[in-house]
Amino acid sequence: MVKICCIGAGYVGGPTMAVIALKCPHIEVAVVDISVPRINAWNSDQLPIYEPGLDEVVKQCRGKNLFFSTEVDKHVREADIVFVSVNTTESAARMIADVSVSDKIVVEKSTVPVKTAEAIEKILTHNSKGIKFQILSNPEFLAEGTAIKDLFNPDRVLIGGRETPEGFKAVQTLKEVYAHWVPEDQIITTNLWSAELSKLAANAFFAQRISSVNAMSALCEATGADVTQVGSHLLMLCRLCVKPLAQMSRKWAYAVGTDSRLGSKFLNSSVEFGGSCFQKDILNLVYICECNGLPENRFVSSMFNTVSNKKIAVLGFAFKKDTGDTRETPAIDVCKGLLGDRARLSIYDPQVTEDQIQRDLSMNKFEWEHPLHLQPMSPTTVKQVSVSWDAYEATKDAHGICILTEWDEFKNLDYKRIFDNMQKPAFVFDGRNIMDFEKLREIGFIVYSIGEPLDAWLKDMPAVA
Ligand SMILES: NC(=O)c1ccc[n+]([C@@H]2O[C@H](COP(=O)([O-])OP(=O)(O)OC[C@H]3O[C@@H](n4cnc5c(N)ncnc54)[C@H](O)[C@@H]3O)[C@@H](O)[C@H]2O)c1
Ligand SMILES: O=c1ccn([C@@H]2O[C@H](COP(=O)(O)OP(=O)(O)O[C@H]3O[C@H](CO)[C@@H](O)[C@H](O)[C@H]3O)[C@@H](O)[C@H]2O)c(=O)[nH]1
Repeated sequence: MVKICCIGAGYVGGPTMAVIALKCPHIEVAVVDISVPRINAWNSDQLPIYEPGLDEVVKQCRGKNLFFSTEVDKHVREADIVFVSVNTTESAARMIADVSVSDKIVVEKSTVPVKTAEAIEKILTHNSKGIKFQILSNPEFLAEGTAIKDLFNPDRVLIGGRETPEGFKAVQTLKEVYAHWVPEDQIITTNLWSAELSKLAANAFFAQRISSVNAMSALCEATGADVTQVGSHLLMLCRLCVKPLAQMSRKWAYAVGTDSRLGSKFLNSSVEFGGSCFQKDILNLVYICECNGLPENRFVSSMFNTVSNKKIAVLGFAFKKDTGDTRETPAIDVCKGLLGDRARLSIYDPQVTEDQIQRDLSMNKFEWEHPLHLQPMSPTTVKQVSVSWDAYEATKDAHGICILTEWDEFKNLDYKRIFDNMQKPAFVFDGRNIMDFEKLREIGFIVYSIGEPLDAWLKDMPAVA
């Protein structure tokens, strides 16, 4: 029986190995971690991470061909293929070299700087005691919240290896694992560096697209651009003008998103882009942004004259829906900004615990990068935070609601009931653009929604103009 061991039982290691175990019943999969509580949770009914569909997959295989363990050395030693899915790749490589007594394929699953595989290879071969290691790069493209769906139906699986007979053989061995459920033409094989770089490049492209969308939303809010009158998104970029009245970001995002060049096309590199449009139009956009004096932090604090001692209900704390993960969540910055302005926060997220929220709001990470009002506050200020397990409780007596994660359940709350129990005027800041803002306005809310026309009430406020 082929044995796989995965070092790291986190958001990637856990779900990925559970799916491999499900799809390959003849392979024994051990997921190991140095964190005892994490492994205990994987072996319990309360898994350490929330992912739709994960419980079912784990239940089907755990104890049969899927095992979670803290016996790191033992499982690494016994494995034919070792996946590394931690943020500390180098120390994992040293450990593999230390404990191994037989040849192994070592698969770099983590997202790493390009040429990390080479570093791992050096560590392994210099400590190999005659054992042969083949290093593969197999970056993971799953997104949190849809991990199981992404793993069942990946757009592609990428495997990079050394271009030597042994390297090709190792690539083939890993390919055969995925081929149990992924069509062969979707398993792309490359050299090591291409695989590593492709992962970073993909994320850079996604991030760039979101940044563009975000910047465009700000511009739509400020200008009132009428995107419905524009035929295609390039035309829109050319003609975007300062007009009142609008139907904004949802429509233009759709217009842009349906351009097939944003899929697999339009990704050829060249010396530089040329022609008469791109540079001019981008400069045009920069100019319009500058003319409109778009504020850096256009969200939340600027909407009230003051939030001092006001209760703000924060709905959603995770970095996106369907996950409990809060790493780098924008909610941390928004909440710290509000706390810096002396607001009282009442936070509700269906999957994030009070402990996690308090930890996130008191940590010092990146403090040097933040403007003063976003810097970590004293413990007294963190006491200004309460965590509810119910959206109605969180919003009771609040002056405003900030929607910071796009959880589906937030769309279906009884907003009339919420409005009746809030202070007036009652504000909603929809940071995810998920709400029907017209309906909320009919109820009586003053609404700020990312990328949508400003509420008449907000237009005259100096901070936004
Ligand atoms: N989270 C995602 O959606 C995602 C998607 C694709 C790729 N990645 C990449 O995958 C890697 C892992 O990410 P993650 O989100 O699963 O991280 P994570 O923090 O959830 O999990 C890492 C786990 O590794 C364990 N660990 C660390 N050092 C160890 C060691 N020496 N031995 C045994 N266990 C050890 C930690 O205790 C932790 O449980 C990262 O490089 C990340 O960039 C993440
Ligand atoms: O149209 C969008 C899509 C995403 N986001 C935000 O972007 C962030 C990242 O979202 P997403 O990419 O869906 O989740 P991740 O789990 O971070 O997944 C990304 O990062 C992973 C780790 O590298 C990769 O494996 C995935 O392919 C890549 O999508 C989140 O804050 C989202 O709310 C937007 O604001 N607008």
